[in-house]
Amino acid sequence: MTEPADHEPDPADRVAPKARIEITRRGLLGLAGAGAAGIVVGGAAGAGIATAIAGAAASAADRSYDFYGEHQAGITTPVQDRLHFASFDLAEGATRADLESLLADWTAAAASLTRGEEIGETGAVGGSPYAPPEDTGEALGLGPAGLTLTFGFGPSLFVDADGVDRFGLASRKPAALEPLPRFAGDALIPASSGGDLCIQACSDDPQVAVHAIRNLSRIAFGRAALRWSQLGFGRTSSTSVTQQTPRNLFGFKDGTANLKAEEHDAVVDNVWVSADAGPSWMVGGSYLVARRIRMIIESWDRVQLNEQETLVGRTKGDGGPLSGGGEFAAPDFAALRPDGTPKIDAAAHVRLAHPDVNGGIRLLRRGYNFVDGNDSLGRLDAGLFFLSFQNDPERFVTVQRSLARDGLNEYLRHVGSAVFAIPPGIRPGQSIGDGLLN
Ligand SMILES: C=CC1=C(C)c2cc3[nH]c(cc4nc(cc5[nH]c(cc1n2)c(C)c5CCC(=O)O)C(CCC(=O)O)=C4C)c(C)c3C=C
Ligand SMILES: [Fe+2]
Repeated sequence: MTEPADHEPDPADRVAPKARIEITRRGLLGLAGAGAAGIVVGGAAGAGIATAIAGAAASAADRSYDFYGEHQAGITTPVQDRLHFASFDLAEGATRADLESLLADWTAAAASLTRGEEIGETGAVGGSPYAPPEDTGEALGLGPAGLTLTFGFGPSLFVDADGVDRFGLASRKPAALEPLPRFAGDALIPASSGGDLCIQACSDDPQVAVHAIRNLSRIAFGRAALRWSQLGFGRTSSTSVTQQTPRNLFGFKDGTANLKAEEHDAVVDNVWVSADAGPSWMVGGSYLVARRIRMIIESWDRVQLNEQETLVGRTKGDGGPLSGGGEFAAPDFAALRPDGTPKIDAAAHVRLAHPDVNGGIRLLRRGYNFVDGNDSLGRLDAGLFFLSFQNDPERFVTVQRSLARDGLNEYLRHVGSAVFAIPPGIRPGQSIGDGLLN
């Protein structure tokens, strides 16, 4: 794997693989002071043309990812800086027709939003002055900002908690889509767990991600309502070798050994549902596990540096394994200190999460830091909103069970949990629910 150099520019300032530079109508108005149709051009050439047209370099605000494709965007596309994740429940009494129309409406809106366009026929300010605008307007002028919208279906969409097949979908439920088992130490809050549907909105601009979820929730009115949602700032992983490794709220580099988009064969083996596994409507899709993990950072902050490093199994500075070498060196779990103890502790997080002790399993992690105010004891309600994509949720279960002995657990509390089937991508003219519903 290529090691990104320390001096490389921030990922937000460069064109990521598969990204395209899109100058929207609004963008052109802002840059050049003239109206024009949207221009979509690709890669480095696109950046050059944008510069020539507007006399300005294409910025991160102009970056967009195709909503359409073989796989949904927001999985292997380079992880953005900000998150708004939303879990929805269908309204009581909602019908299958409601579900179909909702997914069709969400698809149309998502295609516009990811292009940086306003939603609806008249957008934020083009409609009747006597009617509420179709688009809420807070993303006007912000561009697509790398927005991806990734849709998923929870187990309860197929069979609810009472065993009722509300939408005639029970026979379509993937065998792998079961609620996650209870893990040792779980302190789950039901109201922040589960859900019939999910939308993962990621962007390099927090207001763009929030605008997307706000407007998609608004579209759902009467058919589905928010069950819980989570904002995230600061990604805790990299999904491309072009990205620098970020840090989590324990202060450690996180995402070093993550599955990267460039590892094509490993992504095929670990992330996408294969034709053998099925069901057919899920081929090319994946499964998303979400865990809201509270980090007891006030206790962590009283732990001495060498103990913190022992618990993680990597150095806090450059993120190299305690067995030696730089950030991307392979950990040597057999390496011993002169006193005969392992250089990477038996309870170190990286040892217990490593593919060597988990049957070769690799997860594609895409989590975010969060701070949601404070609790009644004056402690920050902070942590890591863990998101991982894998071709079978059982893979997450295997790794999470291995982490039962993780020394970090003393400083962690899993308070939210959900699993969703992420269908494959679609082509223009299709709706995100087509494979499942037709
Ligand atoms: C069940 C899966 C995992 C959970 C839950 C999880 C929580 C969690 N992790 C950190 C911090 C780090 N994790 C690191 C590596 C790492 N973590 C997992 C899985 C889960 N982590 C995996 C599969 C790996 C990669 C292991 C490997 O192949 O070497 C690291 C090291 C840097 C890195 O490689 O990413 C850190 C640091 C926290 C703080 C946390 C819960 C809040
Ligand atoms: Fe981890």
